[in-house]
Amino acid sequence: MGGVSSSATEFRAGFACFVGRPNVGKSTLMNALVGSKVAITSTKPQTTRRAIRGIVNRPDAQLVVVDTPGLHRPRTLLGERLDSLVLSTLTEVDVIGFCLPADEAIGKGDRFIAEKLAAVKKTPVIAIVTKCDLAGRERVAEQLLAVSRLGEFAEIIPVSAAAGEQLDVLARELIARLPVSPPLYPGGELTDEPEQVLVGELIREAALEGVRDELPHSIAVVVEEMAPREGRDDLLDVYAQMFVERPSQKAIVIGPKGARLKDVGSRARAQIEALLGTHVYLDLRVKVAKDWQRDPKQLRRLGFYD
Ligand SMILES: Nc1nc2c(ncn2[C@@H]2O[C@H](COP(=O)(O)OP(=O)(O)OP(=O)(O)O)[C@@H](O)[C@H]2O)c(=O)[nH]1
Repeated sequence: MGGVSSSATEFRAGFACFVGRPNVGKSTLMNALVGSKVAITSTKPQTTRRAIRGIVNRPDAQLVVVDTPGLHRPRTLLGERLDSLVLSTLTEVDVIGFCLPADEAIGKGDRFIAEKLAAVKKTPVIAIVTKCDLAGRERVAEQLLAVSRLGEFAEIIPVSAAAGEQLDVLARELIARLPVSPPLYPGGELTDEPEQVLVGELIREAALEGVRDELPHSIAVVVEEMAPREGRDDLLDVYAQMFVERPSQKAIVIGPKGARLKDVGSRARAQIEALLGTHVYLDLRVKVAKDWQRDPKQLRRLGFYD
């Protein structure tokens, strides 16, 4: 627990990331800490595929939160790439938050992650028992005990992102483990993720709505271009391509007479307009990129770098 006790007047700044099985509430927690919607949340696992940063600015500290994808056993090449991304993130941050939901028993997946974390010796790990609003007091107490048996943690903190409970305690403990440093991102921006990536995530989220069971991980979105319309300062043209793996999936995404795609486009457009505060014209096309999840060249094109 090095670096916890020191003068309260010193400014601290650094990086934190959250790990945990899919669906344990990492994105929701990050959004609650940052106080604005930055990552994309969903009721289905593995929607977060990129390290999206949110920044918590305080008078005495700046905490840069790197939201990592769910750490899981690799199944496809995409899975392996996600995991190597996660592992390299773990060694680069100042503190790790390991999320375990209060309302589910600790399982194989949690133990797998606990083992990985034990190997990352240099970074302190704070265990976070999430979704405490879904469990009674007794259940939360049992979970805290179970978590304490799972590994060596700097702290174990129960929180509820939904109810806004204990978020200040969590932020304090995360910040206490950051190095003394001036702000890393002056100016207080909430996110350093390029706008195009966020826009792509919003489109993907809209496209997944209603077809998650049919196409769980088969949709990728690339925003090719974003530019203000010539002669207009209130309209942004966005050109995006949605990739699916098979022609049958293309048919699902487009829907009868294009109705579904039209709906996806108008929902995504509303979200993008809300994010960027300008009118948006969205040109959205669907392409088949055969088995993109398994093809290294396609993965690079779609933004999953080595
Ligand atoms: N009741 C309750 N639900 C929560 C809380 N936090 C998250 N959830 C719900 O749990 C589900 C998963 O939350 P996410 O934040 O997307 O989980 P994640 O761990 O980021 O998931 P991946 O991106 O798949 O790794 C969503 O339906 C959330 O609304 C909480 O504190 N209380």
